[in-house]
Amino acid sequence: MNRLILHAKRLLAAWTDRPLRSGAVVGGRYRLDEPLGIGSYGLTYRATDLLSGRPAALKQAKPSKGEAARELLRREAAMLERLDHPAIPRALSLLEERGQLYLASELAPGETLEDLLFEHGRTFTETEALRLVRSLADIVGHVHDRGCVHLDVRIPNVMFNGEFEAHTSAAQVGFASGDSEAHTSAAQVGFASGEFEAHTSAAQVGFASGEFEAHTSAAQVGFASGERLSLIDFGLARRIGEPPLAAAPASEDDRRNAPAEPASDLLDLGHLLLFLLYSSYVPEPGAPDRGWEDELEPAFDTRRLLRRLLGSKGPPLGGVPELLTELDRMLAARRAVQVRDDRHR
Ligand SMILES: Nc1ncnc2c1ncn2[C@@H]1O[C@H](COP(=O)(O)OP(=O)(O)OP(=O)(O)O)[C@@H](O)[C@H]1O
Repeated sequence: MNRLILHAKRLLAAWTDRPLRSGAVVGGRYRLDEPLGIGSYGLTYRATDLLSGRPAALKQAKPSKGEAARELLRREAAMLERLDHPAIPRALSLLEERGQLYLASELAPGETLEDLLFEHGRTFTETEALRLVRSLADIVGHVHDRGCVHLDVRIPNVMFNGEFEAHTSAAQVGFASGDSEAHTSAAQVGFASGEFEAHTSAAQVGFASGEFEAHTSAAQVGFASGERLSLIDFGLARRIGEPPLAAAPASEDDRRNAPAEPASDLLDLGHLLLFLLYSSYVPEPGAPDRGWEDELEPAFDTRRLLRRLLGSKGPPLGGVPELLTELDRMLAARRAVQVRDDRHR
């Protein structure tokens, strides 16, 4: 009997949460183009902002989750409002229509690192992986500087945009365009400049709710074309030290209950680095699991950094600034070796 009720409840939730039809216009402004995904608390669509003609991401609070989903969406909007970084999509509007709550934000171009690795079979060398994590750490550093933690820095939440082929090296898509340049400013890891012109400033598009303050135009920050990484999905983000949200049941998602400390994001960056390094690992058929240190055989400094990020050995990193210093040192050492090798060629 219980199973029957559960089944009926699931069916009802699936019906309640069915995506809106493509072509529908929300708030007189956002035309839905296609569903992008259904998360635990939201349905996200690729949309077109009819006011600007720009692409947008529109997230609808999942109807079956009621006020909890609405509360989380409001919080996500408030979180985005605190941030102002070219590699973080800006909130455009928080709007309500026919009892449904929606958050519109800029659409980050490209595809997720998850799709890049698993669908396109993109591989990363150790240096490329370190460069990418360096760029991402810059973005995460901004989140921390604003007193927040993302708490979900994972490959499905990092968008990568570049004209890559399945096995092109990162250098060709912009990560390596002269390392010193590539790693200087956080601004350089944002969208393609073309994308940004498209988004102009939030002030120009205006916020429906009037809750948001205008952000500086991303275009003002300046970009190196080719550097295209962005961090999305601030659905779990919290202020540093903030307790887990009451709206999210403790049992539902461990991440929602993670300590709201920068260390949580550093741990995620460590796991993300591992994912990137594993992209080049080809296991021996039938070989037993030997653990990442033996399987990947990373360089000494990479191994040391990973141990610190993952909290397995060595002093934990003090924060993103220390991570950036470490990565810069490691990348500089690799550049020096590269220069030396080039000379001897
Ligand atoms: N601003 C954005 N730009 C581009 N794509 C986005 C944006 N926001 C979300 N997406 C895409 O939409 C899909 C759904 O994202 P969303 O964050 O709503 O849910 P989720 O990550 O699937 O689930 P959960 O919220 O439970 O983690 C993802 O594939 C994501 O890549």
